[in-house]
Amino acid sequence: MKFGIEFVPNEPLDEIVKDVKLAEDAGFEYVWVTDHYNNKNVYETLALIAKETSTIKLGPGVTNPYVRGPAISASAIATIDEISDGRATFGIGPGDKATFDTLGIEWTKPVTTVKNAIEEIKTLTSGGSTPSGAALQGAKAVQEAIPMYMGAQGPKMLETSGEIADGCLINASNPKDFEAAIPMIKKGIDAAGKNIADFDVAAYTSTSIGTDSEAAKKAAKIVVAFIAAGAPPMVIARHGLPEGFNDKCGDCLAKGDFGGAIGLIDDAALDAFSVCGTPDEFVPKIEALGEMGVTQYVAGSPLGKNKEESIKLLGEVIAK
Ligand SMILES: C[C@H](OP(=O)(O)OC[C@@H](O)[C@@H](O)[C@@H](O)Cn1c2nc(=O)[nH]c(=O)c-2cc2ccc(O)cc21)C(=O)N[C@@H](CCC(=O)N[C@@H](CCC(=O)O)C(=O)O)C(=O)O
Repeated sequence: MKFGIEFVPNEPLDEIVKDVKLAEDAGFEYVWVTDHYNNKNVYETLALIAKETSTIKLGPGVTNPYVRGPAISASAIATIDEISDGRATFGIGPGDKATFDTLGIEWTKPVTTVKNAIEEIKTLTSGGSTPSGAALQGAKAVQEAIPMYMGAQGPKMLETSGEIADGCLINASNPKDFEAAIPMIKKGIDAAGKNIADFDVAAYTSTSIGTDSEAAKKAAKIVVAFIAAGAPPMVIARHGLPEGFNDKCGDCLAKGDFGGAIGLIDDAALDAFSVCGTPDEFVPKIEALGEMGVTQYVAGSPLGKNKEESIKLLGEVIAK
C-alpha cells in the first residue's frame, strides 16, 4: 500500500510546508494539494513544497480543466516537475457545477472535457504540440511522463480514468465504495488493453487518528457530516444509513446548525465516510481497503485533533 496525504491550502503556507516535511519524514510517498478557487493557489503552494522536500511526489489533488485551460496546467505542472527534480504527479477532475456557476463558467460535458484535457497535457508535457499548434517552449518538457490521476466518483468518470489515466483519486473511505468503483475502472482498463496492476487506485479518505479513539472520532464528525450531506441516495443506501440521512445532514449544515449535524453522525456514519481511531484500529481498516483493490491510502482532512501528532501516528501505521 502506498501512502499519500492531502493538504487544503487554506492555512499559512509555511505551516503546510512544515507539515509536508513531517509527512515526508514519516514515510508518505505522495502529497496532494486540493484546488478550489477560493483557497490559496495550488501551484504556488506546490512550488514551495517542491523546494523544501526531496523525495515525496506532489501534485494537484485535484484541479479541473475549466478554471485553467490544459496548456496553462501543462506549463504549471512541468514547472513543478522541474522545481521538484522529476517528482510531479497530476490530479484532475471535473470540479463541481456550484463552483462554476459562482464563477460564471459554463460547465459542460465533464467527462469529455477532462479526457481531452488529459490527452493535451500528456502531449504538451512530453514535448509534443497540439493540433491547434500549442507547444511548451520555455516550460521544460519533462523527461519522464508525469503520472496522470483523475478525481472520479461517477461511473463514466471512473471508467474513463481506467481508460486514459495512470490512477484515480476516489473520495471514499469504505471498502464497499471500492467494491462498486473498481469494476467500473476495470471496464476502462480492459477497453484500453491495459493492466490493472499498472493502475493506482487511491482512496482519498477522511482520516482522523489519535491515541484516544473517541477523541479521534469526535474530530471527524463535522467533516463526515459535510461528506454525508453531499452523498447521493445510492451511497447512503449502500452503507445502510437511513433514507434521507444526507438531506438531514444537509439541512442542519445549511442552517448553520453544526451541533445538530454533528449529533447525527454515529459510528455507522463514521464508518461509512471516514477512517477513524488509534493506530492499532487503523491497520485492519487499511488492510480491508487493500483487499478491495485500493493501492494508495490518502489521508485527508481532518487528520485528527492535532495535525502534527496525527502525521507522526500515521507514520507508525505506515511502518507496520
Ligand atoms: C461530473 C461528475 O463526475 P464525478 O466523478 O462524479 O465528479 C465528482 C467529483 O469527482 C468532482 O466534483 C471532483 O472534481 C471533486 N474533487 C475536487 N474538486 C475540486 O474542485 N477541487 C478539489 O481539490 C477536488 C479534490 C478531489 C479529490 C478526490 C476526488 O475524488 C474528487 C475531488 C458526474 O456526474 N459524473 C457522472 C456523469 C457524467 C456525465 O455528465 N455524463 C454526460 C456527459 C458525458 C461527457 O462529458 O461527454 C453524459 O453521459 O451525457 C459519471 O461519471 O457517470
